[in-house]
Amino acid sequence: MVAAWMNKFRVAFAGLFWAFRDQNSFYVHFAVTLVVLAVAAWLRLEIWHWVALSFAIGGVLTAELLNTAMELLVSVLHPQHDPRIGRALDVAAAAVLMASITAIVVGVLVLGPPIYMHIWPV
Ligand SMILES: Nc1ncnc2c1ncn2[C@@H]1O[C@H](COP(=O)(O)OP(=O)(O)OP(=O)(O)O)[C@@H](O)[C@H]1O
Repeated sequence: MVAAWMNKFRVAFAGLFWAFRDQNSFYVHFAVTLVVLAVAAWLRLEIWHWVALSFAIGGVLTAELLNTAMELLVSVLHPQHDPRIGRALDVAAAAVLMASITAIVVGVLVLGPPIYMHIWPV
């Protein structure tokens, strides 16, 4: 039982490390995440700000991982060009886009006012 759960975590972390090492877009999202977290720590945000940022960041990274998994499956199961598969991959990419737009909105709403106050204190 414990060994089975350990194995679930092991394969999940293996997938995460692989995505980080081999996928440019995941790497870029991860780097942006580190910058956002550093700015958030510098601004000493309230807990609900951290909750909002965590949801936004988690949403983007999760969408990116699922999109990558779909691309990998297609590259093995159906590498030949097919418009319906192209549509499915486009929709998966759109999920990453939606999560990213949402994260940008959350980032601006959460980080914007405190950054503004730091630059132009009243
Ligand atoms: N087998 C296929 N049939 C039809 N269209 C495809 C196929 N494979 C890829 N495409 C098209 O190419 C686009 C990019 O797919 P691809 O798997 O190359 O992603 P990518 O550009 O490598 O993305 P990432 O940088 O996230 O890895 C898809 O959104 C789709 O429009």
